[in-house]
Amino acid sequence: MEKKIAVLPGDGIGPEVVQSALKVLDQIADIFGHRFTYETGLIGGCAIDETGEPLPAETIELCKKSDAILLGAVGGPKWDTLPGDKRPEKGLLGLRKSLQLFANLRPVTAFSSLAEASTLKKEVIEGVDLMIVRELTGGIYFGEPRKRKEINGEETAIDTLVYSKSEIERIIRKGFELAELRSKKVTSVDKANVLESSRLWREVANEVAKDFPNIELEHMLVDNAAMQLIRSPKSFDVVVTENMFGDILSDEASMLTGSLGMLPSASLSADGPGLYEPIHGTAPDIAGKGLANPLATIASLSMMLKYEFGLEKEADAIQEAIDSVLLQGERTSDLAGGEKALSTDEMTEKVIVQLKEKAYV
Ligand SMILES: NC(=O)C1=CN([C@@H]2O[C@H](COP(=O)(O)OP(=O)(O)OC[C@H]3O[C@@H](n4cnc5c(N)ncnc54)[C@H](O)[C@@H]3O)[C@@H](O)[C@H]2O)C=CC1
Ligand SMILES: CC(C)CC(=O)C(=O)O
Ligand SMILES: [Mg+2]
Repeated sequence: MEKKIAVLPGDGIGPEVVQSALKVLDQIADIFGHRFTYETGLIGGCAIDETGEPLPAETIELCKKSDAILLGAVGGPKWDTLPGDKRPEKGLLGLRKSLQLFANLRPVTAFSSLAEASTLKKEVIEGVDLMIVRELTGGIYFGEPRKRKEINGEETAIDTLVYSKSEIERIIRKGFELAELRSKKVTSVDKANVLESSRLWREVANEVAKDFPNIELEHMLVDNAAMQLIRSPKSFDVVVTENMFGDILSDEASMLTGSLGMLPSASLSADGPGLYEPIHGTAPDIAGKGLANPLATIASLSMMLKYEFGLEKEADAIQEAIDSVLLQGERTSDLAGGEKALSTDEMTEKVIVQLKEKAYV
């Protein structure tokens, strides 16, 4: 198979983990006889530095003409004082919107070998296997108006939370479709006791559920969901929720696996190329030190191979290599490796060695 991948490393640890992932992808290409070509684009802070814009038009063009997109992360202290519209994060939000990447899949799978790396009890996290399905192109991250305004003589900030019925319907449907292939349970998370948008969300979820009679639908308020994710994470299968709730709950859920550096994601549209990225940010505290855990980005590639190219065997090979490396006790410092912690490059090399060792046919 021959595929063209747009590579957007971004800022901070973004370029470090993306470089790792591409080494792994090269190995997959070698083993399975594929050809993946890469073209790099600018997004985020590095794009601002070079072009003055967080999302240059060429980057959008590059993504549109590619078969898939691999992204690191954007942002950092250097750009934190810029106005909202000019910030690096606006680049990523703009890309999600312009490619209509409305469905963000964030799988949370506990590795038994990492039970000790989590701050939670082993018996609570062992066997966790859930999927957060986060709406990615609506909600308070995009609603208008968003501005500063003087009200009653006082500086006031306004953000707006908007959802249309069709936006809700397509993401809820995605959640149900994924649940069909999993344990047949959907937890729809909202704040319907307070927010009008959540009341519409709940109505639509009930409507869509009628098309999936074999799937259990439960509604949960987001504050309770935050607690239940820690109390009994195994009670969840598919969690479908709006943009900001999903953003927050997925960082929380990452600790079920032991580290934020473990969670991959796929952002999908109805037709065009999908975007694959770790859920973490640019980690300015460790950027440039070779300490970043590359596994979330490497696992995002596995999602790309599966969801974008239908290469199940290749996707599984990456997952198995990650499993094996962790079983061998290899750890980056975020996974409590202490003195024995591996660097980003060393961890990448371990994954590659595992891929080479298995005889895939
Ligand atoms: N998708 C994206 O591009 C995202 C970008 N950001 C941006 O990243 C910047 C930093 O944000 P933070 O709130 O600090 O979140 P962050 O996710 O960058 O880091 C949070 C903590 O997790 C650690 N961490 C994250 N990824 C890691 C990895 N792969 N290996 C080891 N440790 C890792 C960091 O060292 C830090 O202690 C901000 O500018 C933010 O806007 C944040 C989240 C997502
Ligand atoms: C725009 C991003 C910085 C938002 C975020 O934290 C995420 O997508 O996980
Ligand atoms: Mg986030």
